[in-house]
Amino acid sequence: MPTKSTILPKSWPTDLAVTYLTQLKYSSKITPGILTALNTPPPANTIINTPISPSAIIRIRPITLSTHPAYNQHGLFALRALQPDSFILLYLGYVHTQDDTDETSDYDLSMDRELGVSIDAAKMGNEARFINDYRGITARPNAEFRDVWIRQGARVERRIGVYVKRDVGKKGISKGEEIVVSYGKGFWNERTGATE
Ligand SMILES: C[S@@+](CC[C@H](N)C(=O)[O-])C[C@H]1O[C@@H](n2cnc3c(N)ncnc32)[C@H](O)[C@@H]1O
Repeated sequence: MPTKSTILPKSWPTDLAVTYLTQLKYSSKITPGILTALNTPPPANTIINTPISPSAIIRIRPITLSTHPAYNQHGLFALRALQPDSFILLYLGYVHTQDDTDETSDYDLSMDRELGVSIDAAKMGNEARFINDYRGITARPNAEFRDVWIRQGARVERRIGVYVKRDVGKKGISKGEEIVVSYGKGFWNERTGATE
């Protein structure tokens, strides 16, 4: 199955030279053993069909508001109202182990702490790499990362999905609203050099 799409999402910033992915790209250091452990679902799990890429429900937009903390960068916005608890899109990128970590990446999301596997979307990824942290933008995050499994023939494979938070309010995320998550205090502490 191809990992690279020739159809780019509208507003994909081509000047950044980031490869657009429609599937995860696994590092050669992800052994068959790690892959089996990663893709063994627990008894309670969420299985979804492979989502269509590019996604028709979100749009990458440049941040032009000078008071926005990610001014001059990009963010991800809802193209229509998104219901509470609903699936938005997958977080795609380069799946790697701790031996293979780019310490400078601001796009590296842990997939399995025990296995030491993360997804880095610094150089390749999908629209989800443009999701900003809520701090300085909204009072609370309206979305969150969750483990999810997708059908691959007779098997299932682990992914990280972005979901509308359950407690975001009855209306969910409104059309035009920025989709924001919490990166966690650890992300910001590392950036500022602070200790918890
Ligand atoms: C995963 S990227 C998010 C997308 C990024 N805005 C872009 O255009 O590529 C993470 C980076 O976005 C910026 N960012 C995200 N949320 C932020 C926030 N609440 N305040 C300041 N910077 C933020 C920081 O530069 C951070 O390192």
